[in-house]
Amino acid sequence: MSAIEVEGLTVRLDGTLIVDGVDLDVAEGEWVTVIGPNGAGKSTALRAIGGLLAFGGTVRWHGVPADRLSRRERAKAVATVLQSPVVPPAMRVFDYVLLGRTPFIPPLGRESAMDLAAVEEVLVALDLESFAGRRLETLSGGERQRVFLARALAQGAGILLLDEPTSALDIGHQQEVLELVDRLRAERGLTVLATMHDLTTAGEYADRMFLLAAGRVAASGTPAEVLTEPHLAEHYRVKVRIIEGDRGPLVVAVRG
Ligand SMILES: Nc1ncnc2c1ncn2[C@@H]1O[C@H](COP(=O)(O)OP(=O)(O)OP(=O)(O)O)[C@@H](O)[C@H]1O
Repeated sequence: MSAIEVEGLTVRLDGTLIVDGVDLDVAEGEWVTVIGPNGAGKSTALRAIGGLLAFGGTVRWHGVPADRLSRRERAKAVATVLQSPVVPPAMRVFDYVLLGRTPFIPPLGRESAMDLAAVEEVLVALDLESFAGRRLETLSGGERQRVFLARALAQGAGILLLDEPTSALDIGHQQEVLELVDRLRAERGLTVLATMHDLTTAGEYADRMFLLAAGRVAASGTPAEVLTEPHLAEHYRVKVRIIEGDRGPLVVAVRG
């Protein structure tokens, strides 16, 4: 069964058509990555799929149309990590990650020992324990990006939507974060839909990819099928060389 089914997704922002009839599906436990040049509509499509933007077409999570679920049901089904989330001022890392547990806390109730344990667990997994008491605005960009992911993981949803989850991370933390998500996928059957710019890394982790260009799907398939010299030349206007790597195609931009 598909965890995510998207049919004819259309998004207009201030009257401009940004996402133009996208069909996409992600199987339970699958990792799908959307790539595409700047402005292609990747973030917009992801936000619509996450139920954070008004859209035309159909989005189903585990077979249920997204707009039929209550806020609480949505939060239990899907966790989204945006590129630049709005952060409450002066909030400490622990409390911010605890916000991920909001759907599990009864109205007017308090967090349980299980909620606190879930927060502790992700802080350890993401190498963030020593930051627990720090205010978010005092963290570096990469540290903050890991905190945003921590909040989404603490939410414990089965579907994880990640918009450029590693753009601010150094190469070590990049691998650490992606390996953690991949491990959770293997252990908990997490379904991942991500957008990424680093094409080699995108291809290493994705089962399938969608190449978006001007709001439409220009190519889809396995990383080897999507990451081809003609596709990248046409849509990124760049000359690349594709080298066969152990874990997928290595994409190298070449001059001229
Ligand atoms: N309110 C708006 N009105 C008109 N156009 C908008 C509006 N908001 C965003 N856009 C445009 O929508 C397009 C798609 O933006 P989006 O952020 O989805 O692209 P993206 O593929 O994620 O790009 P990037 O790789 O640069 O993050 C961009 O050209 C952007 O300028």
